[in-house]
Amino acid sequence: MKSSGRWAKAEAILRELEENCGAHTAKLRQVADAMTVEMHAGLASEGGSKLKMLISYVDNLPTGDEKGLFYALDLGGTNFRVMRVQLGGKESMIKQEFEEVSIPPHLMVGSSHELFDFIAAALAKFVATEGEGFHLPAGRQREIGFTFSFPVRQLSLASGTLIKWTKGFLIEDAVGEDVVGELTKAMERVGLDMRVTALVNDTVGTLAGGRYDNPDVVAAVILGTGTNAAYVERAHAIPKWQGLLPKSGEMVINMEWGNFRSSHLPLTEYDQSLDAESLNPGEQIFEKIISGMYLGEIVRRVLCKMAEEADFFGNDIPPKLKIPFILRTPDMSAMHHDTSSDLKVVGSKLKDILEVPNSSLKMRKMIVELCDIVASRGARLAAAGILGILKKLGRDTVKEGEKQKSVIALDGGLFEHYTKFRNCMESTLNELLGEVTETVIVKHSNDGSGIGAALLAASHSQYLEVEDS
Ligand SMILES: Nc1ncnc2c1ncn2[C@@H]1O[C@H](COP(=O)(O)OP(=O)(O)O)[C@@H](O)[C@H]1O
Ligand SMILES: O=P(O)(O)OC[C@H]1O[C@@H](O)[C@H](O)[C@@H](O)[C@@H]1O
Repeated sequence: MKSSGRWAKAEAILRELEENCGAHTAKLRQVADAMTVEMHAGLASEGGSKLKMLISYVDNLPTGDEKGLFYALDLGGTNFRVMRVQLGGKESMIKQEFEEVSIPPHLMVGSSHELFDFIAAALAKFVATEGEGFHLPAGRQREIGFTFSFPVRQLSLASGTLIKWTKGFLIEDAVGEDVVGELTKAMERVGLDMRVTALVNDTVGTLAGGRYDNPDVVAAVILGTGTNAAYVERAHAIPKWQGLLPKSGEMVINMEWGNFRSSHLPLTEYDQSLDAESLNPGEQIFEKIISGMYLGEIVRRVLCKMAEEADFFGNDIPPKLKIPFILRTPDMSAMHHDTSSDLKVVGSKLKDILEVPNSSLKMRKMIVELCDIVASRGARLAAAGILGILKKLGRDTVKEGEKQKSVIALDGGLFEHYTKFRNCMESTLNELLGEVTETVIVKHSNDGSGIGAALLAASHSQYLEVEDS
């Protein structure tokens, strides 16, 4: 009896979660409509919406004719990448080399000085390995496209102040500072004579990189440690824009959609407690129920409740289960994708990570179902967000007889590696778009932000006017 009571309670917790995570089509359409409304509000005035709708100052996406040697730095939520690209214009392939460095966790919560010194040192080391096939005309400074995956209020294409930290970062003395200024000072401290000619968010870099391959790219979405989106807006549709209207008539907007919030979002008690205990309570709610930093943590929190209230792991609660973020999304993904008949991957994850030596097949099946509920909600909400952008652009419908193609460039480790998440997102988008779906293409733009940042650095190089004259 006791055992069956246990199972019934565990089952009830799972059913309640499924109910509260429910994101059926009608709700997704409400979320998409709310996203569109917030996009308008964020473009109308500063602070007009939770969506910051940041002006990127990218009003001309690279043509692909850019030439020369450029560097790109990409500071993301988990990794830091240094890259060099030899652009040869359209007629010759891009040559590129890069190195990826994990960001030491202590630097995410240290000082601005320490973080930027770490970045400058890694860059100096990488520049020192510049070899065959990469060349810079004599007397020129090496130029950098700086991809910075956090909300920045741009003052120009090559400068901007940090609005706030997100994900796992919290470095108080950097908030409000110009991130290009911080990097430039750190480069001077290591004697590195380089110049940042473009500062872009990774979604803007991905959009630029995606457009390089495909002129129909209209938006970019990142599903990585965090999540965000950028898209090409018509300059006259930005009431808060005080500057001269760009002659291109276009402006790339960094939505910072991770901060989206709506009463239509299916939130649970686990989301509330995760948010309350996070580094940024009350912020980035959309991101906290979708992105890679958080999905595994949501699963952990549900398992904690099942352990406490249904003795899911027996009479004692595994001590490891109480450690926040011990269950990472890659581990959740591995369990979710377990195709073995005895779910041995689930068993080994429980043993290796939570030190649960034995688990029944019934337990393992419930855990796979738990992963599916949490991942599906995130995937379906990401699809709703994309629908919201398409609605804002009037591309969620196709006028009679009109040819239209809308490519969405996607990148980020969650999208790239979590197959079931990606498939669920793409099938949901198809379901939401109906017959319009054949005009919308989701394209994986692998490391688009690195190439994109280098291209933007090239198209705003200090040496451009010399060549023109
Ligand atoms: N195998 C995987 N399955 C699911 N998610 C993954 C996997 N590998 C990485 N991720 C997610 O991708 C994130 C890294 O995304 P990435 O775009 O590579 O870096 P960043 O977020 O630093 O830009 C990790 O935080 C993790 O949440
Ligand atoms: O590439 P990452 O680290 O997953 O970042 C994605 C997004 O993460 C969000 O937290 C940031 O506010 C965005 O600026 C960023 O684009």
